Amino acid sequence: MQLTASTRRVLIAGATATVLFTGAYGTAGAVAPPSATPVAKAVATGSAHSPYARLRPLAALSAERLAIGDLVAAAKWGSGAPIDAPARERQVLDAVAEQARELGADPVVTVRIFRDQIEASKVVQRGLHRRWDADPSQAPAERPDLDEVRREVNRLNGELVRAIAGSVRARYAPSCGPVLTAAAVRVRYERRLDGLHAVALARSLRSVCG
Ligand SMILES: O=C(O)C(=O)C[C@]1(C(=O)O)C=C[C@@H](O)C=C1
Repeated sequence: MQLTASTRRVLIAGATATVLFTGAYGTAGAVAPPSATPVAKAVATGSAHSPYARLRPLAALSAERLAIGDLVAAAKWGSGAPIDAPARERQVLDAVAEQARELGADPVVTVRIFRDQIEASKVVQRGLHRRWDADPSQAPAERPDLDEVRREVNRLNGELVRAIAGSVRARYAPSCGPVLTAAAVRVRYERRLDGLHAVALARSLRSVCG
């Protein structure tokens, strides 16, 4: 059966979300699918050029971007600033498309991946605002400056664009889904992500595999 690229992406995204939730690939420190499969090889190889080495930065940087989403949520909390900021989204997407062009990378794919990054940040922001509404004692005591936080987001966006540009082969390889999932699970455990951030991480990576 032939699957279209978008169907494949949806299937991979579903698998990533499931594994991130259930930890079906194992636990901290020992995340690997069954050995002797091509995917196990792709995950296990220590080469800096292995698919795992290329895709892992995407998972790690996405988790980092979500952590900054916590700061964005704190900056907006009680300030009246809406979570959805379409003008800022346009700015982000235009900037990453331009950076991708400068690197000789695909701006369309880069923008597609960043749309997911932005949606994932909103998942975190909405989740935290709900949490803080329900229990104000968990709400941040201080409000970070939104412009400063956005400068940090810009810096990270640049790193992500480079990671996207450097992972073309790994993203279009048949092993991309499982390898990316293994990387995301690893990152989840290393960063001790809670359910909200694990869901958001899966959301952020939905379009990574070609
Ligand atoms: O900068 C903001 O206001 C954010 O909420 C961050 C962000 C993003 O992920 O870049 C997410 C949602 C907004 O619609 C715009 C941008």
